[in-house]
Amino acid sequence: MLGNGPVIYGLDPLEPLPNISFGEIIYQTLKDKPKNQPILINGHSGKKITYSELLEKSCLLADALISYGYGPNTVMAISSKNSLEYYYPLIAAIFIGAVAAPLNNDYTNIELNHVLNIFKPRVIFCSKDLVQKFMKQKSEKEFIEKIIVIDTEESVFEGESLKHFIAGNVNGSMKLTVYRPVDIKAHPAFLMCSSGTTGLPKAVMLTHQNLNTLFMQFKDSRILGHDVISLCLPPFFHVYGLGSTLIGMLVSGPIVFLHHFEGNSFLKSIEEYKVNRLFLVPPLVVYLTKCPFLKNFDLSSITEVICGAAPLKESTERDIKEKLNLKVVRQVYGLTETSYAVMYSDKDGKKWKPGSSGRVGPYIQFAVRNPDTGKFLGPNESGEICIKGDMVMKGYYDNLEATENAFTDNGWLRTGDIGYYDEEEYFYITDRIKELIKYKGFQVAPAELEALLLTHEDIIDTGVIGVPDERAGELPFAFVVKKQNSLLCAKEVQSFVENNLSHQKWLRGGVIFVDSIPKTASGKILRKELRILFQKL
Ligand SMILES: Nc1ncnc2c1ncn2[C@@H]1O[C@H](COP(=O)(O)OP(=O)(O)OP(=O)(O)O)[C@@H](O)[C@H]1O
Ligand SMILES: O=C(O)[C@H]1CSC(c2nc3ccc(O)cc3s2)=N1
Ligand SMILES: [Mg+2]
Repeated sequence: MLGNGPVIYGLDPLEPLPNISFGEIIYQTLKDKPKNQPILINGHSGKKITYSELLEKSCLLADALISYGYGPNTVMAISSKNSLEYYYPLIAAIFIGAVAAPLNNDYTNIELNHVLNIFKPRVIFCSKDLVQKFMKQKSEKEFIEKIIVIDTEESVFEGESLKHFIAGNVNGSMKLTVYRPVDIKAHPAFLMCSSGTTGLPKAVMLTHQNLNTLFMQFKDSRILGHDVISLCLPPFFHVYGLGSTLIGMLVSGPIVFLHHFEGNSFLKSIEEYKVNRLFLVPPLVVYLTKCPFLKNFDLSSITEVICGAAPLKESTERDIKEKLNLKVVRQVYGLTETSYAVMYSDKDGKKWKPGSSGRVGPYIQFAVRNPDTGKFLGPNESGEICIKGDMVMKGYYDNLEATENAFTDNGWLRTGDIGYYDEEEYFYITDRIKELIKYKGFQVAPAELEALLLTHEDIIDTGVIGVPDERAGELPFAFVVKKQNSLLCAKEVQSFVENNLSHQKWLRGGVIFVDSIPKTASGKILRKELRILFQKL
């Protein structure tokens, strides 16, 4: 049936959105916190900063930036692994109405060149290990005026230290007035890069209103509890890491962070800081379910595991829940284009639906749309997930064409993800539209095939793509990682699918055994790389 389904509204907001800038929200919130309470803790080194340090240093830096003539709309890039100093330049930029652009510290020169040419930052804040990389970029790009090093008191090559920069403020310390834009719905606060799973990263523009809304979602106690200690592994340059830490610090409580995954620091930090909430990605949840050392650590403080960025298998969800004796494992779903997660599984776990990424959050609307006819669909009908609301980006930075393509005529963001909702408005994300295999007239979801293959006892991992075929259009093809010493052959894998799924989903393209499946660190299968691998066969 092709219905004309409804718009699914998020929970009724408890409060209206504030009509001040995001900078004012940060300022007011930090000012009212207990001064000497630690707010950000480096889980590797144990070093900490307090609420008052965060506010004072950010204000001093904001003052200094103004004295050098930077202000509203100046783009400032920030690049460093997760660190205690990360938020000084970021908050300072927001305070003065400038635009903060966090950049992936692992970008190759090609990716860096691509995003720098889009953002054209005048100032770059970076960690000392990245100074030389940015000096090279500065020598090629006129728009870069200054490189400031955030994690040392000495200057490094041409990179001036943060301390030196602040001390050079010719006006002395002024009394900072936090910038309030005329239109918080229009004024950008952040330029964020999408993960680049499907191509080069996209430059997403997030406004003060977008961030204010995220703040209000975190404040809504139906969505997230307060006064908790959280541990965050996702990188601060991505919306997931940024939102979890920046908004988490303001609303939830202290954040322990790590800048790379290492089992011992991870488990030790949970025990030492009595962490209640973990912000994770699927590979880390899998690690916890399989880790033989869990019993050596006291992890009883954990009450909540939040997992986003990529699909979490139902079996993993069950395993971790059991292993850590949790009421709930919370899948969250969102995009860089929606500022953070916009859909959350229930907080109390009373209605735990494995495999679901939950219900729509406040201030947000969802619809499932037939991408061909544009019709909105009803419960249990699959289509493109479309999102509207106060957390949806204004557009891609300096790219009207891409922005127009991203929205429907009625202003709905087309996520490119396929999914459906059940009668109780719980959503299930099944795949990405671009990754669907077109076999004859049928659409085959690689994720469905992968989920089945993973149930085979000899298969450790797998990735499925469509390979070109003259007659059928595309044929499903599987890359398979098998258990060591397994005698599994391609034919057996094909028969396994044939015995379990309808004929259009059969692996007619073939099966090949590989050592590993290329993935992002968050667990997204890089099908663009599988396609390249296939071409080389
Ligand atoms: N809980 C989840 N379950 C399944 N998929 C998820 C979940 N959360 C996020 N995703 C996936 O992540 C995407 C958003 O990720 P992000 O904005 O970081 O970049 P990307 O879409 O992976 O990369 P790019 O747009 O640059 O190709 C979503 O569109 C969705 O495909
Ligand atoms: O790929 C993404 O969409 C983003 C969202 S969060 C994320 C990562 N999170 C972690 C956490 C630990 C780690 O070792 C690597 C990553 S990448 N990547
Ligand atoms: Mg995307």
